Amino acid sequence: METRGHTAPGRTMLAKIWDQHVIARISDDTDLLHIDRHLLHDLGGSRGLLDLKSRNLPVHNPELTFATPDHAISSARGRAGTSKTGLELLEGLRAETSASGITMFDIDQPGQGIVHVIGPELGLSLPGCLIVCGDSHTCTHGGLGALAFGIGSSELTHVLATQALIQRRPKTMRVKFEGRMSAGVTPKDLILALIGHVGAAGGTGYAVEFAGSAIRDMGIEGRLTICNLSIELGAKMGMVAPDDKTYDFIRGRRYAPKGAIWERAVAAWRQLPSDADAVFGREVTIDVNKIIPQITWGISPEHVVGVDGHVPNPADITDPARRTAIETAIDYMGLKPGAPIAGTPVDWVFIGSCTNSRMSDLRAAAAIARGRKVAPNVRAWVVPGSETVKREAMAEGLDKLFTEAGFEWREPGCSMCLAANGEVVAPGQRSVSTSNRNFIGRQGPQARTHLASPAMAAAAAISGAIADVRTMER
Ligand SMILES: CC(C)[C@H](C(=O)O)[C@@H](O)C(=O)O
Ligand code: SF4
Repeated sequence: METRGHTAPGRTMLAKIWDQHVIARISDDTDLLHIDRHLLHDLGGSRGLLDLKSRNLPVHNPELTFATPDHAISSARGRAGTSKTGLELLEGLRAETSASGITMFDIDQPGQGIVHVIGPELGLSLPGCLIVCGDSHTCTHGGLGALAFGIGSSELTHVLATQALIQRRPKTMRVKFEGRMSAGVTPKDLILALIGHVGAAGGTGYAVEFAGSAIRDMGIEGRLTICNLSIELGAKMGMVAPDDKTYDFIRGRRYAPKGAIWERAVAAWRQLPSDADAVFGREVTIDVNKIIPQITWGISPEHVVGVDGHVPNPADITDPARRTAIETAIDYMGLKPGAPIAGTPVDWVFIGSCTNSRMSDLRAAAAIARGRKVAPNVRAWVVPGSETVKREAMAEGLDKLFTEAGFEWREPGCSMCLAANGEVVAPGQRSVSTSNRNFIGRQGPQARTHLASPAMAAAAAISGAIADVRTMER
């Protein structure tokens, strides 16, 4: 069916979703956009609501706003250990959401969890939806074909007051992952390999569309993992075209459209994928067949190697600025230049975060942990991404499997991903973490973080050192 004149260029998914949300054109590249969903977490949510209250303004669309505590609550049983600030933020979120008529998914309720885990889980995150949250990893929701991005605290208040936001239209970039993932390779390895290839600023200024055969073959949870790290390549937005897998994933979820509206929604969603002749500002193609399990060695997600790789040797680097940066990273991480990364002893393993705390992640880690024991020198935590993930995992017996192997099974939240409530890696200690940031001090002052997939993290916990998961698969 030809619906465009032959000279009109094809449109990207970004352009289609964007244009559907324009309330007013501000300038050539800047628009006022309508926000379909606003998600609030405990760190920014109550502050934004209090800010609004102090200005005597009501929440414009409480029915489009949803809240949950995740960042500031302890992951210990009964939430024991939540700091005074954490408790204040929690109380604030409860009081202010209730006063404004905003739905809040509270502790111990199905629906509570890391904000980027619960949106997809509840059917709040839908294709073609414009979703914002005061959190940089809001790009995660793009895995369902949503246009989703993080906003700052003043923007958050603005959205509460108006349900609209002024945004500059980003440039477009397409990353095609072509080929098949080999044994031991997961979506996390694909996105880490991409960041290693284009750098942590490779996507700056772009909205990235992830495409190619490996993305089409991938389940929705994997797509969410890939989109989650868009911000770690500098892109505020990451997205995957919705397809039948997307609709199967969404169908029947609590807030998903139902009945006749469901059919109409799917028909509309089928129009969203980029046209075959759409032109992107930047194109990158990654050969997935060549990717092996990845592990970061440094203090940026771009400091990444295959598990058979080595810590770089600054002596080999001619550019002085790069050499100094690499030296700083090696020094912080306490590694030897040129040493193989595998075999590096670890003290901590953290399986969790909005990157890798869904059922498929826990199952992948459990497949490695089953019948084995965490090494005596290692402390290992599993923190499910949400109350629903926790219950589902327990119904499958994963909590037992992990605890029998010597892992600690915790309550859902951000936990050690950002080191709140004393859930920290001690100074100088080394962790393998399934989260998305390995910045200096991210998991605690002087803590050393290696990012990897859940399977690689489980392999490190069992081995007591960074290990090649491919040697441990059964
Ligand atoms: C606390 C929040 C604002 C922050 C973010 O924006 O990403 C956090 O979630 C993180 O991962 O560092
Ligand atoms: S799990 Fe980590 S990255 Fe995700 S929202 Fe929480 S703190 Fe941020």
